[in-house]
Amino acid sequence: MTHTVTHSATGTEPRDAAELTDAGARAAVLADALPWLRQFAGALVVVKYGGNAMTDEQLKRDFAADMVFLRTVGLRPVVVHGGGPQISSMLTRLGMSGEFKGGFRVTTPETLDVVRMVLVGQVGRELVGLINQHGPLAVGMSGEDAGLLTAARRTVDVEGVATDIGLVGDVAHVDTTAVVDLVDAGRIPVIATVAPDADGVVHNLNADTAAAALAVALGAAKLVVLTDVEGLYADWPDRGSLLSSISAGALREMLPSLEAGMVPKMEGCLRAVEGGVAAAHVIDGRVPHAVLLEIVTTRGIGTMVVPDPQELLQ
Ligand SMILES: Nc1ncnc2c1ncn2[C@@H]1O[C@H](COP(=O)(O)OP(=O)(O)O)[C@@H](O)[C@H]1O
Ligand SMILES: CC(=O)N[C@@H](CCC(=O)OP(=O)(O)O)C(=O)O
Repeated sequence: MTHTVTHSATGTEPRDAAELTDAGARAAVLADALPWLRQFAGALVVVKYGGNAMTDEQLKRDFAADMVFLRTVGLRPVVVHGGGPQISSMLTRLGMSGEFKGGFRVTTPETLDVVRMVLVGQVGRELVGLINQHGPLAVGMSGEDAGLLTAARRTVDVEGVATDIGLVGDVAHVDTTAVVDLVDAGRIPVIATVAPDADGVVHNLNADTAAAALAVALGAAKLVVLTDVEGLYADWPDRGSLLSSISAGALREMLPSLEAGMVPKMEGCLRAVEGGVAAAHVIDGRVPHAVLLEIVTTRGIGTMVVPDPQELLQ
């Protein structure tokens, strides 16, 4: 095979055509990003990083770099993290049992201590550390800080019966002041989803639920949810039934038929678009740089939830 030899920008190393093709492809990716970077310049984006998408160390590093990338090119990312699998493994290490009902963890006061320790002290700290390897950008906080989230104890639907599952909350109130202050100062808030109720009793909040409430309260342009599947399947587990987009109305109808983990996730996406967020995306966090693919490329990935047409007209 013959290669056309040319010279690098420094004029020192010879380059061949294959290298130039590669460089061309990279330049094309950058050029492709331009309209999206313009569209989302200054936009606040809530990114929910699920515990199931945190399996691999390199993936976590890539995620952290992506948040720094978004912030560097002028978006305003706010990270809300989960940590369900990490909580479960700590409960196992401590010899404690764990149980989920309707997609939510049954939370006794003893379980809550572990949830809080793992989310705030372990998962949140690790993400803050990874982002801050790029500079002093990330600030970790939980719903307990500066009155960010107020919880209200909730029941969950178990086979049509509203069931109490302990110290599990929904979001009753969001005070965005501290997050807005941080974002305006150029920081990246990294939020763990435990929060006190009106009496100061700390509750465990599902991270999808909390991310959606934050996206609405912050007037986010997008909610992006990273998980461990390609997106929402109409007919799970039929891999041919992946939905690239779904309207709020169609999702509302589908919700009762969804299984466990997908319930809070899709309920959150629905609440977000009903609350004025223009789009909520469920994407595969196992794909390196999934967030960048979604936000700054033409490709877009996963499932996009969009408001009903009449909501757009209001
Ligand atoms: N209709 C569906 N579409 C996609 N995934 C589904 C569906 N129904 C159930 N699932 C399951 O939901 C899981 C995602 O929820 P969950 O495990 O709670 O994720 P995370 O930790 O990211 O919040 C998927 O891995 C899949 O096994
Ligand atoms: C009430 C409830 O279920 N809380 C979740 C909070 C963490 C979470 O949501 O983590 P993922 O996003 O990784 O699933 C839990 O205890 O597992």
